[in-house]
Amino acid sequence: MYQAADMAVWQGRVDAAEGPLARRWHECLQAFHDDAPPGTALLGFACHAGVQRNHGRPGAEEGPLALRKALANLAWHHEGHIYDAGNVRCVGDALEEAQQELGRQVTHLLQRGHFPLVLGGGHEIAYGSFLGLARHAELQGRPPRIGIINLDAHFDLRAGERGSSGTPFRQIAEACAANRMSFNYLVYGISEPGNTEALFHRARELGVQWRGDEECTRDRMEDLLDTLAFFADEVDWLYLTVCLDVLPGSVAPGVSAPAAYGVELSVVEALIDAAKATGKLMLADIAELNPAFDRDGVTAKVAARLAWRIAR
Ligand SMILES: N=CN[C@@H](CCC(=O)O)C(=O)O
Ligand SMILES: [Mn+2]
Ligand SMILES: [Mn+2]
Repeated sequence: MYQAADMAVWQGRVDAAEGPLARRWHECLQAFHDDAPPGTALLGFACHAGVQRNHGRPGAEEGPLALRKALANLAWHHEGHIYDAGNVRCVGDALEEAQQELGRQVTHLLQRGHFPLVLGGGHEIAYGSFLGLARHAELQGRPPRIGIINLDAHFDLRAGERGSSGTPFRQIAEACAANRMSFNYLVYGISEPGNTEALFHRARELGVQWRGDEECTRDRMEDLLDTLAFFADEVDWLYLTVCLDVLPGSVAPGVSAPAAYGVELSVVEALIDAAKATGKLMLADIAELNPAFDRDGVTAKVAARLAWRIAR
């Protein structure tokens, strides 16, 4: 179900005496409308049905609201327009409908020249986001090669008849095969104890590229960035998806499955910057923020910092 933006959420400190350079996000955010000039469009995906189906800890449906509240007071250092394009809300267990609706909304934003930044929501967000980008590609009449960069402790390539937060990239791989599109998937932060041998097998079968959490360190940054550059060279468009459990559980406790090890924030930010610098980034989302398990709002703050960085 789609809900228009609630602009009352965008409140915060006003440094009026400092002039226009002292503006914060809540002062720059506009409600999205169809004639809005191209900009970054925030779209919430208020859903944890996929997390529940995946036997995780529910609460991520409150993620978009917590993320907006954490973003509201951040300093505005950006150029261009920023919009709140509302929420797609999952009703009960109607995950497939919510993912289809998310896809429709993402396509709508892309068709009008915007950069959609989708705020989750469980990682089931990825299937809906990708559907929206793939449909946009189809409407362009020139199916481009799409590369997916996932920052995540997990492959999310699980099998099973019903979709969940553990299956989105397997579902995307199947959708690509059905539409004669190549499946280009690169994951940074894979935890070996957090993924079964079956998932490593599936990743190999599908030609997935990955780097483990122990490899995603500052002293290996050159390799990490080279890998990203080679990957980006082979595709036309990039879709960046950030699962907050890629970060150490001490940095991001407010998720369904906090990481025992995790990738440090500076490495995550460097990868985001590199994805942006390719000039091919069409779409991004931030998944798994679960305010019910957050501590003092720190995970929301980290998620907001990443959204702040991705926005352009
Ligand atoms: N989106 C999260 N997916 C993970 C969750 C792992 C866990 O709950 O421990 C997965 O299915 O592998
Ligand atoms: Mn994960
Ligand atoms: Mn994930």
